[in-house]
Amino acid sequence: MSTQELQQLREKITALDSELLSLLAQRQQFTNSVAETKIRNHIPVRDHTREEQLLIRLIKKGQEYGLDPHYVTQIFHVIIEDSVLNQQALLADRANPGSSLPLNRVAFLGDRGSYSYLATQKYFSRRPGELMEIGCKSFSEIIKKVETNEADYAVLPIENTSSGSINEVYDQLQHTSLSVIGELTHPIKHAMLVGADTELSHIRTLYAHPQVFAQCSHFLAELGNVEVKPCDSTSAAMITVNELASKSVAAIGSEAGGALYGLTAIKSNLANQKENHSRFIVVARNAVKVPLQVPAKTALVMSTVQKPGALVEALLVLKNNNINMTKLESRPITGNPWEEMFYIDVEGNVQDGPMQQALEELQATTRYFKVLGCYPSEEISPTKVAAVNALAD
Ligand SMILES: C=C(O[C@@H]1C=C(C(=O)O)C=C[C@H]1O)C(=O)O
Repeated sequence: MSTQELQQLREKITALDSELLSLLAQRQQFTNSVAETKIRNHIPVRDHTREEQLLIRLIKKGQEYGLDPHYVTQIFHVIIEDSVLNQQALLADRANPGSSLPLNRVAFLGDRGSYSYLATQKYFSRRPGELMEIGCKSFSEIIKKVETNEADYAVLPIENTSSGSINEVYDQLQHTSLSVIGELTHPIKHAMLVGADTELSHIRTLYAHPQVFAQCSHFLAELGNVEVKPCDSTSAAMITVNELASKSVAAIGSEAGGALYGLTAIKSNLANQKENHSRFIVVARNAVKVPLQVPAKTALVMSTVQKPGALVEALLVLKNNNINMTKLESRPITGNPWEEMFYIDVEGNVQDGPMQQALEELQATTRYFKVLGCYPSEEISPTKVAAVNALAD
């Protein structure tokens, strides 16, 4: 093939890709209009039957074009997830008139390039208003910014699939009057990031956040003769490596973040667990109302009385009201040795009957009890198409 032919083919691909984008944007407009009709007619956002029918039709159509059913399914799962999240954001916005701001001042850990920065960008990209980023050095500083009205929202990492709960954030929640108003999960893809002309074998010092070192411990053990230096955040590690401009240093962080500082990835997938995701919560001074058409989660915190079976009793309240618990975490109570504060996430909306019943009962059975917030669930489970494997054969 001549270079001219290659050039022509690439031009055709470029044109098709632009067309694909324009079609995706049109689809997004239609699905947003669907959300408007759902608001007017009180219809739930999610419709698994519609999704299944749509996927089956597309898989069949794709096969006529010679496209693999799994490939088609994967692409449309991403498209549908995006459309559901956009619709949920729209419904949540309408349910809280006057709450959307022309400027969202958002406090997060680190600077441009940190995972919290990427999560902040992602969450607010679906919401109206401009974004003002307020990078902070600690979780307590982040919380304080919102409490003192220097920021409107805080984005805080709360748990990670490989290193578990982020205790410091739970401890901050114990003392704040802020409410949880949202959540999101973001893939954490650790890469070794370096400046120009750096080779893996020449690296002597690695900069990263301590959580990141914990998540990449297997890789670091194999790496051997390299000094690890903890930083306040992933972005601080990137800034340090950029400033040092030495061929013997590297940072660990996301490729997208590193690119903001002119760093490139020389090794990817460094985390112990390949499926590495962080869950973030979004907090604000005022609680939000979640429309009943959107799946909701509620975050609770409580301490039980000191008697045998007190925690079981509290959990039975959830069971008896048919409420599913998605997370249970315990943290020591500062100043009260050997006493624990329990953080519980449940599926459900505080406006729902069974949930209100459960909250009332919990209030009565516990020593301390507080609703930290009710927020739209952003866990969008992909609709399974039973026929996909059969169709693939
Ligand atoms: C767009 C809709 O909302 C959701 C998103 C869908 C999509 O992106 O195709 C399909 C069904 C719903 O779960 C709809 O109900 O039609």
